[in-house]
Amino acid sequence: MTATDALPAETPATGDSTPLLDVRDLKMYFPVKSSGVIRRTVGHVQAVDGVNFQVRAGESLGLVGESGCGKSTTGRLVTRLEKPTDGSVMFEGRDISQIGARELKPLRREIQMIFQDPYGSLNPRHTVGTIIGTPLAIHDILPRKQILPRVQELLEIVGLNPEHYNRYPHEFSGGQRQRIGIARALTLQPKLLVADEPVSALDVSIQAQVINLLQDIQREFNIGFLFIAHDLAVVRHFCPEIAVMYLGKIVEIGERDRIYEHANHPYTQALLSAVPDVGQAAIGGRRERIQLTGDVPSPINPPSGCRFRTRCQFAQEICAKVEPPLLQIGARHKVACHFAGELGHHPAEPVTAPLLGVDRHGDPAPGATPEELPGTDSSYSDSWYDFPGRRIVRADEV
Ligand SMILES: Nc1ncnc2c1ncn2[C@@H]1O[C@H](COP(=O)(O)OP(=O)(O)OP(=O)(O)O)[C@@H](O)[C@H]1O
Repeated sequence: MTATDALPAETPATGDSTPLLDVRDLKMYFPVKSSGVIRRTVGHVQAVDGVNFQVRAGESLGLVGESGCGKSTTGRLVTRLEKPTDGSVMFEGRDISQIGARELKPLRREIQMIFQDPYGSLNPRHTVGTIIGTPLAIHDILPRKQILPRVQELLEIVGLNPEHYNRYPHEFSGGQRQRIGIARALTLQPKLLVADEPVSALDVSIQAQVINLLQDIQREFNIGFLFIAHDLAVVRHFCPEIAVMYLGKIVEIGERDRIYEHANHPYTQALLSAVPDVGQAAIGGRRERIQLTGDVPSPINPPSGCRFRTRCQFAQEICAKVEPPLLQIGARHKVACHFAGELGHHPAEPVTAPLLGVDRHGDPAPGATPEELPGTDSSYSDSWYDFPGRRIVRADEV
């Protein structure tokens, strides 16, 4: 057992306090319609397909994956810009996944979103003062004459000149516009911020400044963050916990050190190999970049079994037949792979087969019964699998 398996005191493994956000088995299937006059539903884009995670107050989870894997949709479901097909979004213990517009209005104060494109998300015809101040008026939070001082205070918090409240978005640089977007998101003092690629559109030199600003804000106001990014470099310094998504599913989730130094999923390993400043030890001492072959398959007709198998160098028969469960393999680390293992140490036999009651080919094993698997919901269990010994370790034994 490595030191990183030990439970940090401030992050309980089990839910002994209600998480700010608890996402359970979340699904979003967009209908695909036929062309012609009578537009029938001919299939579904499985954009998000059974996603589980939690965000605690003041903490941040990084959600990472290639374009089209369902990150933005997940963010839009959490903020309820979209209504999920199935599953629940528990915010402070209450399921908000299906509530209507009236109940959503007060919730808009608590959950805010920062978008990738700071220009597209700001109305060019409104002054910065109006953009930042309007939510205060809509939600009737402050008397009219207190709105301007509050707008100026927010501009100062995000590092802009408070006297520039009557300027228009086009008068600011890209980085400054993103600061305006952040000020607008802070206006209502949210408890949760969903930041969807907040720095991807910015110059590299500006990205660090905006990330530092978000980090300062998070600490100062104790805001929970769901930070969406397409690569592992951006979330590295911001998020103590990282989830890696592939084709609508989380394939690996865990504490930052577990993901960067002990990644067990071949997809995470491939993403990590593309991060320039990850130490060689973190990717098993290998220098070369792991090239992913082939394209991301269509989410309308995803591969059977493991969705990553069509691009995975370790895939075997079982991977096409049986979907690997997101199995807990450390105090705060889960992975969904039949051949889970650190780079260079992937097992020859599927580690999941005995747990799932199947043989090495993925066919039902005579007389075997599938095990009840700990930690397959949104929280971490106090017991997990310590491969390759397949021994369940309890937190109090560590
Ligand atoms: N409104 C919609 N109707 C139909 N399909 C959609 C809709 N929104 C998203 N999709 C599809 O769902 C899948 C996931 O999209 P999503 O934008 O969530 O991925 P992403 O990982 O955020 O990608 P990107 O980084 O490019 O935004 C994609 O195949 C996308 O085409």
